[in-house]
Amino acid sequence: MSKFRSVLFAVAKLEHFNNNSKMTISRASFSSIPIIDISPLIKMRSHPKHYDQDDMKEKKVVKEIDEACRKVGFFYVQGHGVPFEMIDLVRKLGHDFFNLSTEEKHTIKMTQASGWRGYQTLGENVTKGISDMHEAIDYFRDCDAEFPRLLHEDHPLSGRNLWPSSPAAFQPVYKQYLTIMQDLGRTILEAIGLALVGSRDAFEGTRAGNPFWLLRVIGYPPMEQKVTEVGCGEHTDYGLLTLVNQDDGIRALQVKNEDGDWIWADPIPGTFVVNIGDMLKVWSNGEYMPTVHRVLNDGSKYRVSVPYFYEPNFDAVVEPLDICKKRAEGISKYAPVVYGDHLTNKILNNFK
Ligand SMILES: NC(=[NH2+])NCCC[C@H](N)C(=O)O
Ligand SMILES: O=C(O)CCC(=O)C(=O)O
Ligand SMILES: [Fe+2]
Repeated sequence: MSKFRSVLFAVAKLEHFNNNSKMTISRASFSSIPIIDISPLIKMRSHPKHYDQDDMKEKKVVKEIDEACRKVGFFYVQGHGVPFEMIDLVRKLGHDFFNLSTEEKHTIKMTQASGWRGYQTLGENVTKGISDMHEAIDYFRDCDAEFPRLLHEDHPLSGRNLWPSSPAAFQPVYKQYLTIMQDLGRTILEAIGLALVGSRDAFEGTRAGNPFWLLRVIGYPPMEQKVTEVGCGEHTDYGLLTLVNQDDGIRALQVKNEDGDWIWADPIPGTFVVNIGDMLKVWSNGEYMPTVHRVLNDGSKYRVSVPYFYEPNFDAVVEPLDICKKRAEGISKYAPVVYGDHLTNKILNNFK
């Protein structure tokens, strides 16, 4: 089939998709994680005045993302436009920070008073009651002028982000990175809006127009064969989209398929591993399911990963979208949940 015809074919299938075949795509036992070149989405964002050909390319990417969300819940993105130097620098600064003395790291120690933001030492974070073999710095969206009063002083997550003074470039680089990643998160979510609802603005406004975010800088010491200890225990992510920037050359992130097999999400230089969170499960009424994953750094190298979490509005009431309910014969599979409450419950259970 010629390239042109295969695109047409893909578009025709996408159209068909929007009618009734959506629920038939099964999640049965994927054995690999798709790689999606999202450059058509990036191009569309920077050149809103586009041509038919660009539309077709965008539709193709939307379909790829839709299939990945239905079948796997995970995919790699390339062609995202984030400079490789930036991606690498962010992890390098993470390594530099974790290489500091315990004393220095504790100058930005996470406490209840910091709203659970800041540095946590090895084993402090727990998943299902078991200590995770990682150290980390957690950042959440600041309570700034655009984001007032939701986190009033007595809210458990209210507090200030803690920035290390060393390495000196850490704070400025990470702040720039946060802006870039917010943009990328929004771009991917627009494609998901097109896939699920046929509208790129489906999640704007009260849903995720003023998105909350989390960023974790995580360091995993090498466990060398100690298979009893886990870098991060199995879990799903809490919000909409996670974009993981992971060290090259170290396999550690694993994704669970329907058979219960663990599939490695090997690092692919210059890509982000993207996965969907609990809130997309609810909004899509289960058409997209968040996939369980864990981290097992059983090699011999120290690993850094930096997941960025693109989330709903903190106060968004998340409930199955009408169109998704309709595709499920009107059945709503999940009760409404306020995103900020879901997050707060999770965070408060992350520490002993
Ligand atoms: N914000 C996160 N995704 N943290 C990683 C998940 C592991 C966390 N300890 C949990 O129990 O859920
Ligand atoms: O380190 C990774 O690759 C992923 C970490 C993770 O799953 C998380 O922080 O939610
Ligand atoms: Fe995760």
